[in-house]
Amino acid sequence: MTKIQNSIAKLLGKKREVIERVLNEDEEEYKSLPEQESLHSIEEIMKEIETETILDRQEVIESCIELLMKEPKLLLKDSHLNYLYFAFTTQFPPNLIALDASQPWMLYWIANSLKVLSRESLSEDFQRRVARKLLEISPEGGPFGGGIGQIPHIAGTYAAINALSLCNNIEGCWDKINRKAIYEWLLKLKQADGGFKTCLEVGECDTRGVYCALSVASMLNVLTPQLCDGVLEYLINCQTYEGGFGATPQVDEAHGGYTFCAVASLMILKQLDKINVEALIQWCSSRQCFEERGLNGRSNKLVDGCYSFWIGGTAAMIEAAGYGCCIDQNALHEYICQCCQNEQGGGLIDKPGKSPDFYHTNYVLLGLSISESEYSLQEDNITNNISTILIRSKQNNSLSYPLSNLNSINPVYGVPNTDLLNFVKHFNTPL
Ligand SMILES: CC(C)=CCC/C(C)=C/CC/C(C)=C/COP(=O)(O)OP(=O)(O)O
Ligand SMILES: [Zn+2]
Repeated sequence: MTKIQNSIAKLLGKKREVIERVLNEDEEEYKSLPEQESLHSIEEIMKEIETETILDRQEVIESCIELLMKEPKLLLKDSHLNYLYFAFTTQFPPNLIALDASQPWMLYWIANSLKVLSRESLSEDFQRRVARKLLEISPEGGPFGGGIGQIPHIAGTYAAINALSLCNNIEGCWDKINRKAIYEWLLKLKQADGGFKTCLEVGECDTRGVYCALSVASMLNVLTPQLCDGVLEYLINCQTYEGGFGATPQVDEAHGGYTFCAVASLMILKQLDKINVEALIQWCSSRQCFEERGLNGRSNKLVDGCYSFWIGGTAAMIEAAGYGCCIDQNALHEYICQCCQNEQGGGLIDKPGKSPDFYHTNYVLLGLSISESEYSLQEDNITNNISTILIRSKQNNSLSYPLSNLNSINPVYGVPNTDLLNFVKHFNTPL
């Protein structure tokens, strides 16, 4: 490999040498091979390019196919509700210490999963406990850190605002949010290139920061031109040659999580049409794994239930913007119901063989709700500068499975649309 090829390979995060071989099926020599031999030569090439992930995928495919062939499964709602209720009744075991800096996230994932499953399941008592805990983390009403005594973080603040939006202003918790302090802090996180750092003191800067900042600011009605200045250019530069988005401009590999952040940010800015939407659509469609039926997060990686939201949600936003649906939602639905449900004890999972966790439970449920809905945008119906996304449940008779009757999710914000609209309306007045 030349020096340039070498550095490109490094840039793309490839640890193996790039092997290129052109197999020209039009060549006479190839055509004259008996069928068995030409297949054999493909097999040899496949052997040469074999990676750990390719071998892992074979195993994943086998376990998925086994589950996909079984009797179709409905969503085990009660079992998933019990898994989530457990979080409100038991102290977490010591191995969850790694999530000590993600407390607002845990509250968002658990409360949101409950609300997606059924509106009533996040009782007033649970709402009170979520709101009190968040206000203990930040008694000033934001910005929020990952736990008591931790420095404010943009992702913690995003998760805290999303969690509070589910709490119906219990004990006046929405009035305790310090919009001014959050807005001024967001302005300080803003960088000259249009990106946002995750925290003032040590934060990294990528599309997650942009999305969290725009999501929080738009929900609190403080999305000013000053905050948005240069953000579009930053995002445009994060779209890669593959069509998806990397974490930072011009450097990273396209990835489902960062693509979601970039596309949701473009939706908030109402500027999705400023990027190469066709390439994005192609990339999103390519995330669907043929045999497993679910979605992966980047080229040559494994299917994972959480991309049902990161990619499924991106596809829903593209659909809402009028470009049509670019993934096979029937297939995704099958992957979720057959391969992502933990039948013993409830909760949803990444892929067969994995244990449930609150992160996957939330994002798989969001993906399921999205797979049962159709999206369009009502550009003339705007609340505090947020365009209304119209969500319709699919008709039972147009589907090859019964509907799970989950709450409708706003794909830009990742919370039920009803809660989003109630919250946003509460912040009708400017700062
Ligand atoms: C709002 C907010 C902060 C959103 C974050 C979005 C985001 C970046 C999600 C990525 C989550 C994820 C499964 C990463 C794993 O990467 P991996 O390399 O371990 O997994 P892979 O093999 O599937 O690529
Ligand atoms: Zn995952």
